[in-house]
Amino acid sequence: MSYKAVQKVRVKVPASTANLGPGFDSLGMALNLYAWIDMAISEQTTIDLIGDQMHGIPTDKTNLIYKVAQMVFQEAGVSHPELSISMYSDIPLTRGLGSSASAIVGALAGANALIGNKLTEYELFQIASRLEKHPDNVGASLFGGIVVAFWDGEKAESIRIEPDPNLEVLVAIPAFQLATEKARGVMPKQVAMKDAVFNLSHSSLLVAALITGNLGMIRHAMKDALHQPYRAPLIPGMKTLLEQAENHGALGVALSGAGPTMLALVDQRSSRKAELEGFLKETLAKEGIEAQTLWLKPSREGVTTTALQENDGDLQSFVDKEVHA
Ligand SMILES: Nc1ncnc2c1ncn2[C@@H]1O[C@H](COP(=O)(O)OP(=O)(O)O)[C@@H](O)[C@H]1O
Ligand SMILES: N[C@@H](CCOP(=O)(O)O)C(=O)O
Repeated sequence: MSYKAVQKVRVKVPASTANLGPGFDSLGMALNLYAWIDMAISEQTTIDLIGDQMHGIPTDKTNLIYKVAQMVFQEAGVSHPELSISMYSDIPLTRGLGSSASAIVGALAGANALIGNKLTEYELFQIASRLEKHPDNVGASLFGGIVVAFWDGEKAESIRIEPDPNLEVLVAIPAFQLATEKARGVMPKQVAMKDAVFNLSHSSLLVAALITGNLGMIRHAMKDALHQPYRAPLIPGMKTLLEQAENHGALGVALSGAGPTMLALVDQRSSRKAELEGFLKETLAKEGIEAQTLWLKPSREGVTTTALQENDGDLQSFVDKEVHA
């Protein structure tokens, strides 16, 4: 990490999948699907959103990235009210792949780089968890890999796990959006002790399986009684996928974050990948849901920043040359 203030910074931040089934609000995994943000201190604020993913995102000072950057400056005791911001993202909005967390983490890292990284990663994690109100997505986007974390309303703590090299991730992204707020709203305020114990034991077992590389245990561990049963009515086909995807080659299956994306963990050596992908797509199609499938890997790296020089190209040309190359 550089401690020298830079004029202009390019941030690369991964998407994330939260919960991994039983680890509600406590497990997250960074994915190799990315957003990029260019940020510079400027004379007048401009916000440029590149690509098709960003419909409806404001381009004035109400923009989340602008507001989060200002929080960093405030926390560090500096003032930079005008910023030039560009953003491009391959992370679909409001689908359960952590777009809001990636925007928050990207803005925190970018603004911090502009002021010579006055805040530590731990401090950024505190701000990010406070903003998201759960640490799973932001922890994964910040630190990369698999993150086990809590946020108790005041502070967040986490430990990063290195993902098993054979772990691959298949996501089925439905064509409709589901706001996290709405998917949290359908959950009960209180749960039965047996459901709490069910999740404690399954989540602990899942973490142990991920640490030890016991991929065969994932099918037993990746079960949830706290949030998926309540969210299933919001995603037609989800119940069938949860019950049957393991019979079609998945190591385990879960709702990605608050949905509607469905996620299957897969051993990359599996010979049944095409069968599994077909099963996910067909199950959702039977319910009238068009879904895009993507094969992803865990992103070992969390957010990264690169100082830009005067003559470096803008984000649009970077995206054209490097991202879509
Ligand atoms: N780059 C961005 N700039 C500003 N706001 C964003 C950005 N990315 C996401 N958001 C906000 O986050 C919302 C989606 O967050 P959420 O419902 O938690 O879904 P998810 O994080 O799973 O994509 C968007 O509707 C938008 O308000
Ligand atoms: N633990 C949260 C995760 C929300 O993730 P998102 O990617 O859907 O924002 C929850 O399950 O509500």
